[in-house]
Amino acid sequence: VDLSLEWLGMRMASPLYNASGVMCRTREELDAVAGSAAGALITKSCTLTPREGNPEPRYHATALGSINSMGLPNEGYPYYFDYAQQFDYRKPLFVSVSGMSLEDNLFMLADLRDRHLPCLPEINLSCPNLPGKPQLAYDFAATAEALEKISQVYPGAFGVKLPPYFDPVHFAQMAALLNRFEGLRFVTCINSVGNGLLIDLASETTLISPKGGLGGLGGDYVLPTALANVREFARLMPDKHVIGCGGIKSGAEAFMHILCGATAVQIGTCLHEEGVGAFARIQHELAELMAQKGYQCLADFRGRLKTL
Ligand SMILES: O=C(O)c1[nH]c(=O)[nH]c(=O)c1I
Repeated sequence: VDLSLEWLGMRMASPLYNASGVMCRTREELDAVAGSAAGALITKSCTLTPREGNPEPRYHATALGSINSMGLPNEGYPYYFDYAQQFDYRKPLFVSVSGMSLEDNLFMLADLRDRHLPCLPEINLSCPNLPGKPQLAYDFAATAEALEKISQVYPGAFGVKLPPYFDPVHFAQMAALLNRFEGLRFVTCINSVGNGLLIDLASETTLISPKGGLGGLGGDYVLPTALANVREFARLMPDKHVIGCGGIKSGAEAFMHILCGATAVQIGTCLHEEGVGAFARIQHELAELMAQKGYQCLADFRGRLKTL
């Protein structure tokens, strides 16, 4: 069974890598992912200047997944761009960019452009945890304006991290918008399902502190929504790649995301809870499943979901 893939001029030995935000804030964490069975790695979303993030507790895992309101804690963009400068590129590296404003995003992307590095930016349009700031990608006009300006500043291939959508009209509107930008070569679906609320029954208290306990959901909670977003955007944007993210904890969910059309897949909550050993385990399970089904490679089943 062959798990390798090539896309946008990059070769990956495995379709699995980390979701931005998990196991990627420090160079030690990034090196751990780089040294694991992961096929690629991506950095924590970065801002112009370092950020502490939201008050703790700001992450909590349950039997069904996770809730987080980290608040974009990161070391500031030079830290990650410097990491990308010294990286050996034995596997692809992506840098996640999530400026506090369009100007910040343009400033960081111009810096990245001028470094002429092999890494690709994944522009985060969907952080749900900045108090008072809505997720940009739920404002279609603002998203169009941002992508216009980004395309003017950044000539290379880039991708965007999208929030989940829940309505076919929105899938169609967003796909039509994104299809206008040739430099936009991939979308990562989905970011956490924003502003959920989990409660500790015994203490009758929220599980996390920020925003009265509201946070982005990951894990089993979001698999159906993630699969729907991957399938819809893969169908509506046949010339772009869709990276699947959301609810992957075994070979089965990785297989489902690829069946829906994902080129590669990102692991968030499961990686946070299990550690980098999750990559080898999930990869083995995926290979087993493919062998059982008689598939030799990912292209044998990618995007081949059947409907009734
Ligand atoms: O709270 C965060 O740092 C965070 N958390 C998420 O679940 N998604 C994001 O894009 C971000 I920037």
